[in-house]
Amino acid sequence: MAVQISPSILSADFSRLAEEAKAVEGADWLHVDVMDNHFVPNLTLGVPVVESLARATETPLDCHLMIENPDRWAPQYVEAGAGSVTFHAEAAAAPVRLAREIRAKGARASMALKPATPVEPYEDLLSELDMLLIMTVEPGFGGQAFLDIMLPKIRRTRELISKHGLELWLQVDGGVSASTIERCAEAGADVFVAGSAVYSADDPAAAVRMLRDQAAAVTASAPWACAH
Ligand SMILES: O=C(CO)[C@H](O)[C@H](O)COP(=O)(O)O
Ligand SMILES: [Fe+2]
Repeated sequence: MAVQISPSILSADFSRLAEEAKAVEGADWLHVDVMDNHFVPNLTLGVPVVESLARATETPLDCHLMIENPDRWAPQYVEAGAGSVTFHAEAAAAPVRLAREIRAKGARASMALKPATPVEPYEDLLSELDMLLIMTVEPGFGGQAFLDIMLPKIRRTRELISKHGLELWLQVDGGVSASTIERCAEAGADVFVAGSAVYSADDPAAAVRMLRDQAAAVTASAPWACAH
């Protein structure tokens, strides 16, 4: 799969969300961080804002739900227009049932792991998912420093994907920038969320293209990557 970039709207100006979404058109996805002040100590936006964003941009929405009880709420984000919905493994009561429901409603189903959550207990569940998100910061805030100690987990996950011959996309989120994206790509990630690195740039669309080129240069020689 070709590398994909998903700029995070968390680092945008929330008073101008539609314009900020348009500023990164050309990106593969628009990453929308939903936080409920329970699962994480921060509060952002919910279903009505996602509905409006879906109308405001052509870019498909990649909703990252940092919320309690995703079993109840995640399907509503599909109905709101999200193209991909990520719930947290630590919060889901029935992840397989939830992934199947998200897919049945027509979105890509994805599951996220906080830094301290290992991937191995979920090995048999990966075939139920379209994407696995490995957090490279503690979820809750943009602009945090990338956690290098997550690189072995990315590598082990890529090995599991290869071992089972899965089509699963491997996303990284948190502290991804021009100085960290190559290490993530080398470890096996192929979908990259970047918030501050994109929205702090003078030209966010150009920042997206530069990040994609950097990652693509690394994965071009990766045995698991192939053009689509
Ligand atoms: O899920 C998130 C935080 O919980 C954000 O997507 C992430 O932090 C993006 O911001 P940055 O690239 O600035 O780290
Ligand atoms: Fe996120």
